[in-house]
Amino acid sequence: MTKEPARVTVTGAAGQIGYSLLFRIASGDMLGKDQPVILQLLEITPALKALNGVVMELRDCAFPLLHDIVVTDDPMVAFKDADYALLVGAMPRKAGMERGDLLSANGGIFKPQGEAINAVAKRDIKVVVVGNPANTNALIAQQNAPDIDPKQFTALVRLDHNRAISQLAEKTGGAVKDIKNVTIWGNHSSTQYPDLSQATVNGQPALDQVDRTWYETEYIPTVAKRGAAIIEARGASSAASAAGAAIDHIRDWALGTPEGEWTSMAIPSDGSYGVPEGLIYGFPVRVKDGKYEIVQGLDISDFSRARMDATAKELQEERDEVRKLGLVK
Ligand SMILES: NC(=O)c1ccc[n+]([C@@H]2O[C@H](COP(=O)([O-])OP(=O)(O)OC[C@H]3O[C@@H](n4cnc5c(N)ncnc54)[C@H](O)[C@@H]3O)[C@@H](O)[C@H]2O)c1
Ligand SMILES: O=C(O)C[C@H](O)C(=O)O
Repeated sequence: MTKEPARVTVTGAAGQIGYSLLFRIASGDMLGKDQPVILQLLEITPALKALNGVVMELRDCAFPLLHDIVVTDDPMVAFKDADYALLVGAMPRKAGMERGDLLSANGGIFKPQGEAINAVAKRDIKVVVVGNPANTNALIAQQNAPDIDPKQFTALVRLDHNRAISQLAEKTGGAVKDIKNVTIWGNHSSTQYPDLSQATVNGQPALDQVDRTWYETEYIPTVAKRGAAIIEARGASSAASAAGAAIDHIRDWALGTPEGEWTSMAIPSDGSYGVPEGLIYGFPVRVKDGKYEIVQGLDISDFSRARMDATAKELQEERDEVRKLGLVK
């Protein structure tokens, strides 16, 4: 029997991540090859012309799963009955901008989007925020959608997770598919903590296969600063890999993590591992039947503790800033 189409909202749809993301959603990479989709695309008014060009290309692909496309500059139309939302559109940092300026500019985007989700989206909508600063933007949207379960608002650390796997594969000569249980703790920023203490390569502990000094002084900063390295090399921030990670995030949330494995998602902290409650913080999670759960009972060394606390502190500072701006409680 043919499934009912899922409504997928994508904001910032005419941007560079959008250009990679939309085609993969429409081809079934995100929700499965048996799940029709309706794309509900939100842009600012001046970008609608460019977005219409992308829509022409989407139609030209003749994707069998692409049931319909809605193009709008009105969040109340874009989020109507949405089952999934990928919030990509955001104000990028410009020269001379302080973090506070960026948070304030993004508040102007994520507060009305949270309100629109609250007003018109499906009550069990799954939201992932990609636009930076992703964790705190997710907090702003969540806090402005009081009638939706706060757990439905998440942020993307999957790109960091994927980077952590590929850097380890390159170092050990292992295959990506043989690397399991890497964790990204905390913020999608350079304070994130890519943790290999539970990771395995071919079933053997990863940290037995690499030099500790390399792990601490090269691996962790390389993963944490990979976004900046890509901007430096490409002259633009990561796009195809960011879109791929957003697809991975929603796919695993919707369809489940593989048996015995976990992934990393930034989700509202319930206080697990001493992370202050309410912060949108990267955790190791397993997903079953569309619901994620934090992997519990992992040993946390002093080395890990210090890094987990540092990234939590940065998120608390960001939360304090947006509180001062009246964007969250
Ligand atoms: N979390 C991650 O892992 C990760 C990785 C890469 C990039 N990013 C972030 O993703 C965001 C998008 O990146 P990009 O390269 O696609 O940027 P981009 O500038 O190419 O595209 C952003 C689009 O958002 C649109 N937009 C702005 N305000 C909007 C609003 N209120 N409603 C709807 N659309 C709006 C713009 O018109 C633009 O088309 C940036 O904030 C970037 O820093 C996050
Ligand atoms: O846009 C950025 O600042 C970098 C991006 O978040 C990335 O991790 O590639």
